[in-house]
Amino acid sequence: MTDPKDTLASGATPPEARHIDKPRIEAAVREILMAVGEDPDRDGLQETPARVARMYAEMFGGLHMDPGRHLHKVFEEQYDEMVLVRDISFHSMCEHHLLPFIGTAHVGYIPRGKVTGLSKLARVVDEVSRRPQVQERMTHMVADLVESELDAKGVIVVLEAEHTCMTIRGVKKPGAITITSAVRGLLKKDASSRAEAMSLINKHS
Ligand SMILES: Nc1nc2c(ncn2[C@@H]2O[C@H](COP(=O)(O)OP(=O)(O)OP(=O)(O)O)[C@@H](O)[C@H]2O)c(=O)[nH]1
Ligand SMILES: [Zn+2]
Repeated sequence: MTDPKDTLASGATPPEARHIDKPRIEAAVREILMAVGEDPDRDGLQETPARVARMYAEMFGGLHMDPGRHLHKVFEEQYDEMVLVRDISFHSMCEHHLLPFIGTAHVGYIPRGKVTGLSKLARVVDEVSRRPQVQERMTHMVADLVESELDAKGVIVVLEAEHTCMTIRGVKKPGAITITSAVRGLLKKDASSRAEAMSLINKHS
């Protein structure tokens, strides 16, 4: 039976819920609870496996989506300077520990006769983040999508994030920030354009 919480206001099932095997996640979470010495049938934990399954469907749902589709709608525009959306907040899950890494993305590109809606760059970041990830791959994926879907002359993507697997466990270094970048096309070839992009990214008002 479909869980009512998996149904959109429109009555439709969200796309990720169709692809993610939630009963299997529930069984696995129950196993984990027993493995750590908990009683999965005690009051507070009874609904936990189903909750965690819904959470993973939300956080990993991007695996079953094509983030490039957000860039299919474009506007013809003779603007050939850089367009940069800075400080796009994101959160993803590190694939090594399945713990969140949380930060901001900066996405810039130099158009070639067509531009995309600004929100679409943030939608791409969101969807690419909704899967088990490493920050480097996420950075490359966003850059590759913007370059190929928009046929952009140049692309720059910078991600800054705090990895909770480094802050709440293991080496325990709260405040350590990982910065990754990917540059494509003109921004890779031309140091002065790249420097301009970096100065815009680093400009804090
Ligand atoms: N390159 C990269 N490493 C990551 C990312 N997220 C987490 N990691 C690292 O993945 C590594 C996994 O290392 P392992 O030695 O296999 O695992 P571990 O014993 O849990 O390592 P510690 O975190 O050092 O305790 C750790 O160094 C993490 O900091 C990421 O996005 N990119
Ligand atoms: Zn990790």
